[in-house]
Amino acid sequence: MNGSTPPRQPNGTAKPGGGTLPPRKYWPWFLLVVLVNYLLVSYLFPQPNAPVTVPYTVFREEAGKGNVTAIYSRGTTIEGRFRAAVTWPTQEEVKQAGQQAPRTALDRRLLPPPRTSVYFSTELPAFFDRGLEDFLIRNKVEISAVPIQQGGLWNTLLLFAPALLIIGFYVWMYRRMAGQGGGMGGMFGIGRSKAKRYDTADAANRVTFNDVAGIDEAEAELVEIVDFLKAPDKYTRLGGSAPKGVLLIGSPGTGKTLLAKAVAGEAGVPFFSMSAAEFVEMIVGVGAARVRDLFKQARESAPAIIFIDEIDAIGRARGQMGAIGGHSEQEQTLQQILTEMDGFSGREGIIVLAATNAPDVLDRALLRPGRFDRRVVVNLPDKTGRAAILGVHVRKVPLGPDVSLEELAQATPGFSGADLKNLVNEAALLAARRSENAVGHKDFLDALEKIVLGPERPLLLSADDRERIAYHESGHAILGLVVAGADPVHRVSIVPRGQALGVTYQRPQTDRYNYPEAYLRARIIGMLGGRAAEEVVYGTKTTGAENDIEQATQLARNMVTRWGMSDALGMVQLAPRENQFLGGPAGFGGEKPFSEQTAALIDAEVQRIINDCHEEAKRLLRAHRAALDSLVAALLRTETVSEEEILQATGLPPAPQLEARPLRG
Ligand SMILES: Nc1ncnc2c1ncn2[C@@H]1O[C@H](COP(=O)(O)OP(=O)(O)OP(=O)(O)O)[C@@H](O)[C@H]1O
Ligand SMILES: [Zn+2]
Repeated sequence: MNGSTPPRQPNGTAKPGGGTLPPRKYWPWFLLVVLVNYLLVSYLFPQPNAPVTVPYTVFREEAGKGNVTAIYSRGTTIEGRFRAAVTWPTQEEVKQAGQQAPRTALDRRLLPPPRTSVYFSTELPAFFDRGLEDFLIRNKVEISAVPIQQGGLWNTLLLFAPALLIIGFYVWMYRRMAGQGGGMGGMFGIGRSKAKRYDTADAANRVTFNDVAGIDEAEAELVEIVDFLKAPDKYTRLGGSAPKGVLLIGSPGTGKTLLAKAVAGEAGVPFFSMSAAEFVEMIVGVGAARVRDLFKQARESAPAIIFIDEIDAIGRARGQMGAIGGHSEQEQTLQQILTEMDGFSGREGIIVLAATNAPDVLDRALLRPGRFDRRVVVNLPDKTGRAAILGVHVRKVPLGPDVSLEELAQATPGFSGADLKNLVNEAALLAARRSENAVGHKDFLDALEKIVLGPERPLLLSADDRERIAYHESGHAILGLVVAGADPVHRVSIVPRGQALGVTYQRPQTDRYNYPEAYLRARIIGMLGGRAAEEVVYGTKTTGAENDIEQATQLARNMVTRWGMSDALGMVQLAPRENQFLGGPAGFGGEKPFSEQTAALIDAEVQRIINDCHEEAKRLLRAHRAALDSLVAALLRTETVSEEEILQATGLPPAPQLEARPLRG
């Protein structure tokens, strides 16, 4: 295990937009209740006036007897009324059918259960009965132009009334249980937006730019929006049109929601927030209705901010949306947003802020002028930014005198604002558990370790296993000292944590934005150092290197396919770039844009890099065997060793950093 890059933590903080029940999961229950009720009621109260379906011959026979008073025909179906109620099938017929002993199940099903009614319906035979009209007139059958009333509306209502009553009762019960304003907003509030409204007037939940740190560029771009909301006339006086939509683009947890709230807070206008995922419902049209309602609410309290989180959930380019359900629903919802945004003039003082971390999948229509034509990128904070964000979050936390926010900022490359908030929280909890009066530096370091590496895990290990793990981790650590350009080693531990049996914690001295090839090789060599040490010392292999192998392979593959670092393949893009805001490959979408030979060459080059680094790792560890052994001894003694202890135990200086020097000659 080699912990050189802290993995990004999922945003662990509660989203300001969240908190309502997802109504979607109630729909199947709702439908089930309606269905059960319907069946129950129609069984308990059979409709007295439901028509009996009779064969055409029976109908003619009855008409001949003068028992038919009126008919109404629709297509090949005739509906009508008998003078005296008729039962069909008759008892003789049922008996006959029984005697004939049905040969198949199908035969038996031909006869429906007997019914009696004055209303009937029948099907005209495919061959046209020419004399029918004359025949009916002769038998004084009234041929009606309108459907024969069968108790009509009342009948239907009678059938549904008990069901409605029962449903009404359920709703009432549900509302009582859910309490005020809770739950699904009532069965009848489906089309209403469940936007959360924050009134920025009361100081308690007012967020200002004071609460936002470390993302100054994004903040600066939004100052203008605040100005506009404060005094719209100033901008529109000369006929200029105000901004309508701003798209906030950035990785999860970078503070997009926070920024939007701060804009509202600074301007002192209400803030309506909704997650795009909440717009999308099973039933087509509901999303659009919610959008309409959201904009209506905002318009009523303009000037106001509307914030739509995760807009990519509905704003995906049309045609790109999955074929599975919800397709046209998304389209309609998106269309409604566009319509609403086109509808308001910009004078009304409503500004729509939307957040996304996948800007490249958005529908073009969203980005056209007059819609989300402004884009503000919210980057992960740099070291200074991280220190500032920590500063915001420690405001209410009593700090020990030894805490250095600078140092913590340095130790947390890749952390988002939300991650940093989480770090402060974890440290405070830890200090409280340790019954301290202030949060000290050690609390922060331990919290960081827990976040990055997972909590400690009690595990009973044999002495042999412990020694092997110590050699594995020391292998990583020694190479972190002797390979030029390797990240400094801060801590080595053989306390099992999370998935790992041991940990070597390395981290770069500064934030890196551009990686030299030599640095990448140094990292691969370090990653392979665990296995290399086991081989050098024991001559055998274990499964303990799985994670290392995975990381090293990934890095080597990127060198070959994305960064043009293989002479055999040259500067050809052979893998897509990562989604900048989410990490992970964006995908070429199916077909690989290269041949089988190239694929084979890529594999060969990746193998070459790994094998070279592996050999180098083994060579270096053999050369520094004494240092390796003494670090292992120190580890077995104390389980965790700090940077100074490592340098002391090994007698080695920290690895020289890579310098950029022009080539000579
Ligand atoms: N730049 C920052 N300054 C101060 N606090 C921050 C910053 N960025 C994030 N935070 C903290 O993290 C919390 C979560 O951030 P927020 O929800 O705004 O991120 P987001 O970018 O909207 O995330 P997501 O994409 O997951 O919705 C905020 O409430 C805030 O406390
Ligand atoms: Zn390892």
